[in-house]
Amino acid sequence: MEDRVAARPPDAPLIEIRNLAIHFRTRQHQFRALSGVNLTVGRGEAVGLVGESGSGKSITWLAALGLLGPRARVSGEVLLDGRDLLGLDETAITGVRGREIAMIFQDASSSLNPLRTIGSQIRESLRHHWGMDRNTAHAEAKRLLDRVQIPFAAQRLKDYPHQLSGGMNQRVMIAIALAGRPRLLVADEPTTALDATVQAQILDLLDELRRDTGMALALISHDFGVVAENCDRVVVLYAGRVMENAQNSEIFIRPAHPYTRGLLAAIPDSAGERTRPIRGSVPEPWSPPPGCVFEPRCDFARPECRAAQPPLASPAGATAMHRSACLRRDEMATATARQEMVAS
Ligand SMILES: Nc1ncnc2c1ncn2[C@@H]1O[C@H](COP(=O)(O)OP(=O)(O)OP(=O)(O)O)[C@@H](O)[C@H]1O
Repeated sequence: MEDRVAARPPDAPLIEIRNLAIHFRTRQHQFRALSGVNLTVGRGEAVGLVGESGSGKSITWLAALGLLGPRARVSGEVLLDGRDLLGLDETAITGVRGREIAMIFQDASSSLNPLRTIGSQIRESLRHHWGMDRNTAHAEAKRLLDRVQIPFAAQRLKDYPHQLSGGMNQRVMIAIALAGRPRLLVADEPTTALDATVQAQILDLLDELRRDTGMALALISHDFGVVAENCDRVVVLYAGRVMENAQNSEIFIRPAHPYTRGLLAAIPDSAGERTRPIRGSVPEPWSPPPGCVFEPRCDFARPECRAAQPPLASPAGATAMHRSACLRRDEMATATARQEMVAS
């Protein structure tokens, strides 16, 4: 294994998800929640996963960490420096969680234990990952709270979660995540529960930490605006499939999928209003439409879109890394975001 890692080129991605598929079996339904998802995250890179609720953003990364539970059947590969995480036993994947890949969630207050001080929760993480003694862990916990810009860190270590604001608790969760010195931080809607000013501060903090530590960031959001401001690359997910994948700069100028255009048009304006929501709703995963999954909601659909799900391919004139799963990708990419294409 060491040899394999050493032989990897320095620009090889840190993590490479290949052909990931997830099936769930519930009492009522058996369904495929994710199909053929490919995505990579480079060392120190920030990659955004964006899509409406239920599109499969969270399960993509939960599957990578073996956190989906027994009702899920996962196939494909999740290669971390060439090592497939999906093949690891429970002991081995436990060693990856936190130490290689850490994950933070939307609701920090419910992720923290209300009965224990934040100091003891950070120290526990440090002891778990590094076996630190109490004094060393205490000093490191204070350093981590400083690192996430919590003022008066020494005093705050003695506080319980309910004594801190939502934004401060999210900073504590980030400190706990940093305790493992992960190479990738997955942030699942980390600011959705926070007001706009605090949201911007937390996103700035994540960006600063990424730049300072070289840690990569996988940012999950339903809000294109959040991903656009904080990521190098964007993967657009809809109904468990990748619709578009491109550099951030390119996807804004040349969105090549109607769903991406819809998400861009739905970015809240400065007054916090959603300007133009996408019509219709996400299909139930157990009854996907035939053909392109977005076809029933698409203003640009043609009869041939009902035949099969289009594969991801580069639109004409785009960089090779830019891929769209739309039959009209070439037309889409040449009409700029502001110029509307004539529907159908
Ligand atoms: N444990 C589970 N059992 C059954 N179905 C599940 C389970 N977890 C997720 N799903 C289903 O998988 C699909 C994708 O869920 P996922 O949570 O990844 O969506 P998401 O894009 O992250 O949206 P949200 O922002 O609402 O979490 C949804 O249809 C969801 O209902």
